[in-house]
Amino acid sequence: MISQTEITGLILAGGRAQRMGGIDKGLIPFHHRPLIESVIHRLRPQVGSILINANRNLEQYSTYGFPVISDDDLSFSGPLAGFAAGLKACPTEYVVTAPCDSPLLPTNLVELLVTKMTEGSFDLVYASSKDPAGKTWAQPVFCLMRVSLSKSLEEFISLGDLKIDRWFKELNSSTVVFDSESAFANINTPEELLTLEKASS
Ligand SMILES: Nc1nc2c(ncn2[C@@H]2O[C@H](COP(=O)(O)OP(=O)(O)OP(=O)(O)O)[C@@H](O)[C@H]2O)c(=O)[nH]1
Repeated sequence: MISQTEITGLILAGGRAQRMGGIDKGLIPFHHRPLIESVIHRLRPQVGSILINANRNLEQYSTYGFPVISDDDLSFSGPLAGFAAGLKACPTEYVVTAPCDSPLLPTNLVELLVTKMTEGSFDLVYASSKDPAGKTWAQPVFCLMRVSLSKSLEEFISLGDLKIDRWFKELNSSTVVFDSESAFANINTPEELLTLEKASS
């Protein structure tokens, strides 16, 4: 079994947040606190250590007391660039990723991903959610992986591909379907921010 101390939580806060008007999403107030604080609150008890991946406002992110790392290439190439930076900086054997804009993330995220990874000896396991109609949706930015995948990801990116699902398909990977869809609710726009604040008050 993989122990909690072997897992680093990588919080992805490196996006451009264009749909939010370009404001750094991790730092927008959600219930009067920067959004990233809700993610830290839910993820911290599930892992041995935390890394924050951000490309702006590094000083502000560093006030949480965790290492802050930026993408190698600041061209905002998408979450895989954040994965790559996190895998390189990760001090443990495993990393679990979570975006900074999903404040209700499952409190059993790591537990269920670890169980699946151990059962199938997978190198990467990502979350999926089920909507009320029973359809499943991949949630690829919630993902547990072996840090040894760093080289594979570097090679994949060097070929010019930035699509998460295409990288996953190259790997010994699997998914876990979580019952709760609402736990993966994410905030992309000011309207979604208000809606989720109301729904979670
Ligand atoms: N490191 C890094 N993370 C990114 C990048 N783009 C998106 N992300 C992260 O990936 C997750 C999902 O991002 P999106 O909401 O699709 O993109 P976004 O840039 O945050 O927002 P939009 O510009 O509105 O699409 C979030 O946690 C982002 O912080 C990037 O270029 N670098």
